[in-house]
Amino acid sequence: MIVQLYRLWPDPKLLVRMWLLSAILAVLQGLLLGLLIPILRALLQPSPDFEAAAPWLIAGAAGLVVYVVLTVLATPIGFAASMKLAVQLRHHLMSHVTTLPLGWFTAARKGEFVRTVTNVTGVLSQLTVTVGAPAITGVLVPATIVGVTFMVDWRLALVLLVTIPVSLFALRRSRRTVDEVSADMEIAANEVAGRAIEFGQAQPVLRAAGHGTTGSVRMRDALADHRLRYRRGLKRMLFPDLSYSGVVMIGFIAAVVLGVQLLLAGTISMADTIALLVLAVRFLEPLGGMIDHASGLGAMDYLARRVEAVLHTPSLPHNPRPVRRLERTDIAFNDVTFSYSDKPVLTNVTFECPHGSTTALVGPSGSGKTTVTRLIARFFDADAGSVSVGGTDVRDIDHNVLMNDIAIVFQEVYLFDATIEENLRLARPDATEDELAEAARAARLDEVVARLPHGWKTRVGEAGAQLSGGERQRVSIARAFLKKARIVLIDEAASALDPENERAIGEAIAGLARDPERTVIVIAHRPSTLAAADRVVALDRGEVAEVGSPEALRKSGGIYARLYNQYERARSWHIKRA
Ligand SMILES: Nc1ncnc2c1ncn2[C@@H]1O[C@H](COP(=O)(O)OP(=O)(O)OP(=O)(O)O)[C@@H](O)[C@H]1O
Repeated sequence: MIVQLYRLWPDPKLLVRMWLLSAILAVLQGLLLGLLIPILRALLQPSPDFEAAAPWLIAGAAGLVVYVVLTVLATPIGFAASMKLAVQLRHHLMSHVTTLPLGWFTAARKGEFVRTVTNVTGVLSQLTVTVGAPAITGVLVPATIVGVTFMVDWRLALVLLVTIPVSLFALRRSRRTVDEVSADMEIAANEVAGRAIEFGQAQPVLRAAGHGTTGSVRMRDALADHRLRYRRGLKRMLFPDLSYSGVVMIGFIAAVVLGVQLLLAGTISMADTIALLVLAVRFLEPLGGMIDHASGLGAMDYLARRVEAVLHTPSLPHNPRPVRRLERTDIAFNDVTFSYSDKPVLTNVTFECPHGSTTALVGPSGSGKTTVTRLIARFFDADAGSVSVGGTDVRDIDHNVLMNDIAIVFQEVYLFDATIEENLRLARPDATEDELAEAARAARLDEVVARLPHGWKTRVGEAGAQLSGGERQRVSIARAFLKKARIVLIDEAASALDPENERAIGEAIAGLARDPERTVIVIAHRPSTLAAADRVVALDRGEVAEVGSPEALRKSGGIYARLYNQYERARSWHIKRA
């Protein structure tokens, strides 16, 4: 468990310091108890020898002061450490997930990840201190007492020594049972929760059927099952708990019986017997108390495994000596094949987008257009073939360099619940006011800001709900301008926007494309965007069907021409309706 936790933290110094403090306290406690031996030997005789006891008494008093001070300090130190440990672990998790392929972020994993980052890391860090410290005490105090006992009588020490591994073995068994029972109870609890939600949602139907108050059969069954598993769990836990306590108690009784025998045989003195009895009691206490921490230790193990599951997910492979500078930003797909899990999406895709050009990606829904842009931004890696930027395989480019050069304008733009300025600054936190204004002007975002009640300081609401889809896309385009990204990947809105947004976004995209140093790939749905592109790549069922200039492809009467006419018809229909 110690090794498991040590490996979770990227910089486990704080963790080690915490454990070291607990270990020092435990050993100190054992040694202080050990001082009883010379003290009692000096004092428990017909004429007590105070002179001989004095140095031990002084050492004991000094040790006690240190012990009390450290114990008082340990609580606030432990509290602060558990907060810091949680922050460190959260950062570690966050930085790891940024290196994972986007395919990892399924809906279920996103939920689990949120719970791991918030709740799991917090509880685990807290337990590392609140259960970790007593667990260390529970082992090290008895171990130190065994060491001290060896100095008096090796036979007694041996009895105590054997008790430690046997009891820890029993504790391990008890923990395993607790884990199994907890898992069983969690299944039952989840079932009850699920049925309760269903029961709530099904109220209208149940009432209509006259079962509104009696409840559904499924709910009753779930509750009965929960009760059954709970009772069964309690029964299962009883024996391992008793066996652990039994082992500790047998060890204690054996030590007492042996101590009395040694006293009667005259092998050890009365003073030593009394001291050893006190030591045996103190040996028993922390070791016996470990059972109270069994569930805490089990929880730590379970939570640590949940954090490990995220941290052990392999990152996208990276080149140890990546390219850190891109001279050009031409993009090339060379015989690229790609599948999402087992679903083939792109097959032998080959095309080029010259530096500074604008390429329109077209194709029926599901043909793989978005996937092409994801491979450029390295959200995923190609299964075969290569995607290169500036003549270098994206796998060999430093991830930050690649991301600094790329801006992505998604169809559905996600904004943070912050001001519009903060959302824009995400692209470049140190941008000046002038740069912000210039980017906003270029993306026609300035008109939106002028209309907002608090201008730049207007909060956009959760996920940007205060803005329309077109306005959110303008924020995203402004980010691309502000970032001065040399590669811009745009997924143009497929659904019709209002005329004002449509015109503004069209002009903004044209503005992005005008820069001769910028390479733009746009998944285009508007005829004017298609017509303005330098070249078109048409995909069909994951393969490149056509490549050429917009005029040439329109004349050839293929996929592009068909889609162009379709978009034209949809647009004129929309305009007529408007
Ligand atoms: N994360 C994913 N996991 C599994 N399959 C996916 C994933 N993303 C896309 N797909 C599937 O891959 C295929 C290509 O999707 P892609 O989004 O690249 O197509 P598209 O041409 O952009 O479609 P659209 O125009 O409808 O957005 C589709 O069948 C889609 O269902």
